[in-house]
Amino acid sequence: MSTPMEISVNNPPDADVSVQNGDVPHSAPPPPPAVSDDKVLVSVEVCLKPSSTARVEDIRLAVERMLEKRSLSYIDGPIALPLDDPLLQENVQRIHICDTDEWVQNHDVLLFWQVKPVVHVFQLSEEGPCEDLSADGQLSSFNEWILPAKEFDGMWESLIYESGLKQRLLRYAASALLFTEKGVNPFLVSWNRIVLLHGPPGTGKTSLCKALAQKLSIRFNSRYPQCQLVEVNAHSLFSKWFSESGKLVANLFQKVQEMVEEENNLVFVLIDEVESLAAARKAALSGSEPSDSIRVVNALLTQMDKLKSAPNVIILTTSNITAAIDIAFIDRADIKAYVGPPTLQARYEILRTCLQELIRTGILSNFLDSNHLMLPNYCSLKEQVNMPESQEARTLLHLCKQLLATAEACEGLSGRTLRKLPFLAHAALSNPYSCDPTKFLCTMMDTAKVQHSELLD
Ligand SMILES: Nc1ncnc2c1ncn2[C@@H]1O[C@H](COP(=O)(O)OP(=O)(O)OP(=O)(O)O)[C@@H](O)[C@H]1O
Repeated sequence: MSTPMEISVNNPPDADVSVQNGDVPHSAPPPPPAVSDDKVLVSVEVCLKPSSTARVEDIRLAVERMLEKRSLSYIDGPIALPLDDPLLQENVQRIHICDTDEWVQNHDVLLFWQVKPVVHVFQLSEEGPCEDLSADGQLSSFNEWILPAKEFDGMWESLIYESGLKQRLLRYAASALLFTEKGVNPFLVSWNRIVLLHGPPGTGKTSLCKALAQKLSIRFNSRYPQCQLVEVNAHSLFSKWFSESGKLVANLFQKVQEMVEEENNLVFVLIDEVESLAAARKAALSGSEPSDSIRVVNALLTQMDKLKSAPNVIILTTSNITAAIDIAFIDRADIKAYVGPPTLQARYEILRTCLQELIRTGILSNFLDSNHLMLPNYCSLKEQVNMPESQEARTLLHLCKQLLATAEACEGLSGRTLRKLPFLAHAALSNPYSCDPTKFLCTMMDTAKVQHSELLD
């Protein structure tokens, strides 16, 4: 058996994604590249408007032409649409540069001549989840989404981890799909398409699986024009109606099998909390659960094993148990990533993006030029601490220091709790209609302390 690729993550943040891309100043032209083969591949994602009926290929060529004409510095974030291009103006919702963070951190900035842009054009599905109701109309054993889905738009960017985790997951899945596409003989080189994310509750594992599926559906849409995500509700399979469970599993896998048979389909199967399968099996063996449950678990595992051999399936699993999970197919997961609680840097970044959103929507106002206010990210905050130039900069710095202190007070809270904190703080304000950011941050600190004490209880 091959050794799985272990990734341990403590969640410091990715690089800032909110920086606007700008033209390189003409006064300091960068030297031309010595060797053009050294170019860095950078993904450029182009989201079409829901109303667009343009051909993907036409848009791709138009965006490539646009990028050739511009002397961009490549930093993650949006690029303005060219006003003089009616095709793009009419059809494109937004253009985003993605995943430069790793490169940018090491090498400061990517200039246009160092980059070979890879343009991905996509349109979001607005269909929403298609739920499968079981016979009694109560339980659904799975949800199905057509990807890329509107519901998952922006999810990838909102998840903040140690720089590198998201990239490594993306690269792993991309390599697995490439090996499959090129027909690499699995007897000579072995790999599989099973991902296991494990770690404490609320660290974003489920969201990361969904966001990864969404990303891959965009990146691989020229090979797989159709893409689905099937989210298996493991709990519902172990309902008290065990007699129904066998049927639910059969029904589920028949549906997945049909999707997989279509070779232009890329199918993601997400099984949350896989440990519930192991627990059900154990309980059944010890006699404390109906023996039906063991049949259901075994049926599920057999089906998963069968499915694994299909080239166009990626199985995504999550678990809240960090210790080894006693399930055969999970043992074979090639990528096992530990997703831990957010570090100080990640906590600051999560709270900063929350605050920035409250400023954008006008809930926090009343200070500086809040319309254009950009709160510095963790790395640039460290640089700015020693040199606040103006009164305005000093006020901003004070605010960020307060934010940092709140992030420090949030040690031990999960990403899920952190994302809720600003809402809870707002609800606790004595006057929510006049929201002074300094006062707001004080309330947020108090709220964090309450959350913390609840955690200890
Ligand atoms: N590292 C993070 N960065 C940003 N947001 C996060 C992070 N971790 C968690 N969150 C927030 O918490 C929410 C809940 O996460 P999710 O349900 O995916 O976690 P989970 O690990 O699967 O939890 P559980 O095991 O309890 O189901 C996410 O939608 C996201 O808003």
